[in-house]
Amino acid sequence: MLKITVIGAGSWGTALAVILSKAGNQVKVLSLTKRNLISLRSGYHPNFEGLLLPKEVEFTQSVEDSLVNADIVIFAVSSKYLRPSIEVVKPFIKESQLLISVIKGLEPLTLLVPSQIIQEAFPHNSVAVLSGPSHAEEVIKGEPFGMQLASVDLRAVELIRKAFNKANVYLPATDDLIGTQLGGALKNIIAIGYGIALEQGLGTNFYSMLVTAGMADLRNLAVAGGAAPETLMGLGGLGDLITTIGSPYSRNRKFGQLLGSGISVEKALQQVGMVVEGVNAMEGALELAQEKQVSIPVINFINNIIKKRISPTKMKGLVQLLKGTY
Ligand SMILES: NC(=O)C1=CN([C@@H]2O[C@H](COP(=O)(O)OP(=O)(O)OC[C@H]3O[C@@H](n4cnc5c(N)ncnc54)[C@H](O)[C@@H]3O)[C@@H](O)[C@H]2O)C=CC1
Ligand SMILES: O=C(CO)COP(=O)(O)O
Repeated sequence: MLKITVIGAGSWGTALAVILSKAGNQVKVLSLTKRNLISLRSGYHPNFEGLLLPKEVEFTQSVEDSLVNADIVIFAVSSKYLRPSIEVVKPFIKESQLLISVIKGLEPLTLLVPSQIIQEAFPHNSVAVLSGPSHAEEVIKGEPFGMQLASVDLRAVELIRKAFNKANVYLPATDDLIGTQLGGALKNIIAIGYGIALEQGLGTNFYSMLVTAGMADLRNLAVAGGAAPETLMGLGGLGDLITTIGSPYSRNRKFGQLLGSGISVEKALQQVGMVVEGVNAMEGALELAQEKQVSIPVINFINNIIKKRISPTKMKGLVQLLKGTY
């Protein structure tokens, strides 16, 4: 039995904690916000209505207590709060602990992905990544799924597979941490575009064109940022894009749909009520494209809609724009 601490009691941190606990591990969840611990401890999470959390998962706000005996520490906060969370936990992390990021983000200005930010803060720890098609709402119910496991440390790969051994999850491994995370961050932007198109009632032919051209942006940009092309065809890239555009649970797709219905960015974010990482990743994506001189017409188009330079009702104008890239 492994001792695992999940930092972040949002949807994803909680869902991972539940399946890891059911898989036979001792799991603690460290909540760094003013979440209602009493409610969580009685089994209720606001993002999982009608579901009772197993009492074996321990929710705490005590940083030291949560980390002191952990073999594995999973960072599951939203990308914006990674650095502040690191500052809080830093005094209590030991070099022997395996650190995992499940965060999908690309930091503006530094253009670092979450594992790089964690590795910088903890240079002597082994840092791994889990990313891929994994909506928390399905995972928490024990439905089967797969994630890309990225690490350069074979012992870490073994330990993570051991932790998840009794869970219903397939974990292929790669040493491409950058590609896995760029795939996860950029697919969210394409899913926003998909949501806008969906709300505009455009046909399946248009959706396929949008997603294929969006995937080309994702691939070109991620490869320029250091990804291996084959990573982007795996669970961390194409696989995650498929689930995010296809799922009614996707916050990015939902945000796009709200934007497509004419609601402002602020109101759409408010209505989604959970993190929309595609919005957070946009600045980093634009900066990376600028730095590497990569053409990303679909991502630019989606950005122009978010920034109100193009009306969502003009989504079909993407065809004309793509014709200009011949
Ligand atoms: N929900 C899902 O199905 C999946 C989410 N992810 C990724 O996991 C990450 C977290 O997403 P969710 O849990 O879904 O988001 P959420 O919106 O449900 O929760 C937000 C998370 O950020 C943390 N947070 C918010 N404010 C904070 C603050 N001031 N200080 C420290 N932490 C703070 C919360 O504790 C919570 O862990 C994101 O990067 C997301 O892309 C990855 C795979 C699946
Ligand atoms: O990354 C996810 C599933 O793999 C979650 O996507 P959303 O953040 O769009 O809900």
